[in-house]
Amino acid sequence: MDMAEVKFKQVGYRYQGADEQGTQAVVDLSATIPSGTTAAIIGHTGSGKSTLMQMVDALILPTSGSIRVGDLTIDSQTAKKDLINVHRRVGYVFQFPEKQLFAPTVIEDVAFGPQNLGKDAEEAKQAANRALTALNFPADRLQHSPLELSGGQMRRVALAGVLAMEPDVLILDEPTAGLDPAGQEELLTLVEKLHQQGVTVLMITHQMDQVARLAQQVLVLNQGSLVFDGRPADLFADPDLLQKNHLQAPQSVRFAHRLKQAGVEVGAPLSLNQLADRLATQLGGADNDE
Ligand SMILES: Nc1ncnc2c1ncn2[C@@H]1O[C@H](COP(=O)(O)OP(=O)(O)OP(=O)(O)O)[C@@H](O)[C@H]1O
Repeated sequence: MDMAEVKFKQVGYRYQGADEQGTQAVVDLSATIPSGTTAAIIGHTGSGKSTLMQMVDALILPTSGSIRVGDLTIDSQTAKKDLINVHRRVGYVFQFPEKQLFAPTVIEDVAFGPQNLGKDAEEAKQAANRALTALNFPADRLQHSPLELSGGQMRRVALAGVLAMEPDVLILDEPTAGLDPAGQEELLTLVEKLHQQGVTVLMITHQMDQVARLAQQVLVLNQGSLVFDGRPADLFADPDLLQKNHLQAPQSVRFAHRLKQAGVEVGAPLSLNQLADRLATQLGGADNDE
């Protein structure tokens, strides 16, 4: 795993439209995501989240400013031949990625990415096997058609296809959308595992509980501009900022607030697990007092 900081320097993106002006989807955005950070990218619909993330993988090039990914630079002048270097380092998991599964078998589908990046067939298959194993994908289904699998399994195959390319930076666009609770939990646990392995994760999400649980840094976009860059706890402690950006604090934070109003102080938990731990400590403490 190589270190890969992601640094945005006055990044802008304008879509060419039918009218002369086009749409300025990202406006003069500067921020640094340190290597190994899990960062949540949030904001109302149309705020520019996917446009920003597509630039990190050089799927589209900034129309102004630049992005550094490790030692690579992405700007309006980045040459086509250099794009492969970016795609090698950055993995992009689109929304509902299982829609793009196409190969006749699971193993071939997952091996496609690494092979495309220049690995020979055998190496690509090994990388595919490692990724599928890491995702606890059942070994007896490697030769199945991806289309015969359950929704959660298909999602894992699609993810494995990106992980098999061993990216230093992983972009996830609403990774739990449409999954049942067990599938969602599996995915969130995977993100935690990738974080432990040192992968830089950029995750678009509308789920504040996920931000609270997984992210060390959160970027809030509003009409293409960065309006907050900091720790989730600081965002959730700012009701005005939340309201202005059509956001809500996660359940855990709202619940802790209600408890406080009722006279029970549990500090400022970020996740439901933390809240449960602190309540247990408090209740345990109350028992001991008796
Ligand atoms: N291909 C395109 N051509 C023209 N305008 C576009 C294109 N894609 C996005 N836009 C516009 O750019 C702005 C930002 O869109 P973007 O998809 O990046 O937002 P988003 O925050 O990811 O939204 P969502 O949460 O709905 O996915 C919007 O005004 C959108 O209408």
